[in-house]
Amino acid sequence: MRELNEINQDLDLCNQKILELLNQHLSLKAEAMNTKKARNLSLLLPEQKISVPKDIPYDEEVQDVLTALESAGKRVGSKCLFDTNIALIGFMGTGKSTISGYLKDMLALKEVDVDAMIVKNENMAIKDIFAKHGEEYFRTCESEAILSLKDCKQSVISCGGGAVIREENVTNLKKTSQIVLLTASPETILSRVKESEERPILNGNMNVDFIKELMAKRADYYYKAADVIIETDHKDVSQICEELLAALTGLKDEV
Ligand SMILES: Nc1ncnc2c1ncn2[C@@H]1O[C@H](COP(=O)(O)OP(=O)(O)OP(=O)(O)O)[C@@H](O)[C@H]1O
Ligand SMILES: O=C(O)C1=C[C@@H](O)[C@@H](O)[C@H](O)C1
Ligand SMILES: [Mg+2]
Repeated sequence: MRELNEINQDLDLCNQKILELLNQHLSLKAEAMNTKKARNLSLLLPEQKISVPKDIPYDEEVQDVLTALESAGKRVGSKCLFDTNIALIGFMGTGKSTISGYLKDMLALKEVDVDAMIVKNENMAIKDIFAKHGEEYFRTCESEAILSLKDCKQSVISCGGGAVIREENVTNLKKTSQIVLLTASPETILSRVKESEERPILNGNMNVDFIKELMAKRADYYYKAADVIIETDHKDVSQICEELLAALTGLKDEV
């Protein structure tokens, strides 16, 4: 049997090699992302995955380490693209929550859904907050939730559809985030949200005319707040995310 200090010396050497390889791996991830950007390739194109052979000892533990490494690689990639948060704004049903979920998975960003924060803080569904306390109370909860995000980093923030009506929310979001406006036609919005009862403003108003009118009332707020605008009609989620990242990266390169 070997002595413990001898084993520890071997472990030290092994750890040094791991550190060197980790640095090399993450630097290659950064190089890959910068190359995709420079050559206008798909920014979300997946890179090779390492598969763990089943017959090695500790295969489950190795898989855990590789999963963490994959996530770290995605974060390195996202840092190459932008160093601010992404705040998604837009009318109900433009896909803010959907796009946010996809970006979170693809770039290992933290995901913050302002509506979900309010539901958690108030321990009540949005439609119940509106019914019990009214819209103004909801808007105050929304402003407090947005203010509390001031230290948030490497995150995708999905805002409620009416968040930009209050100027203070836009000011607070702009301190940490690039603001991306998602748009869709009233017809598209209706087709996406008509089965849901979770949007109190649309309950009893589920028709194109109402959506069109409310959208027109809010248009100035949305367009003024936006750093980037992405139309989402007839596009799938991956296409929208590619466009969004290309536009944000373009913004960064302009600075
Ligand atoms: N690009 C898309 N193509 C087809 N369906 C979509 C697309 N984006 C979102 N959807 C669908 O539309 C519905 C509304 O999307 P989502 O909840 O993401 O909108 P939202 O902007 O977050 O709305 P809200 O402001 O009310 O929170 C969902 O059922 C979602 O699956
Ligand atoms: O557009 C709006 O005013 C709203 C949109 C939702 O995301 C929720 O924030 C709430 O239902 C209000
Ligand atoms: Mg949403």
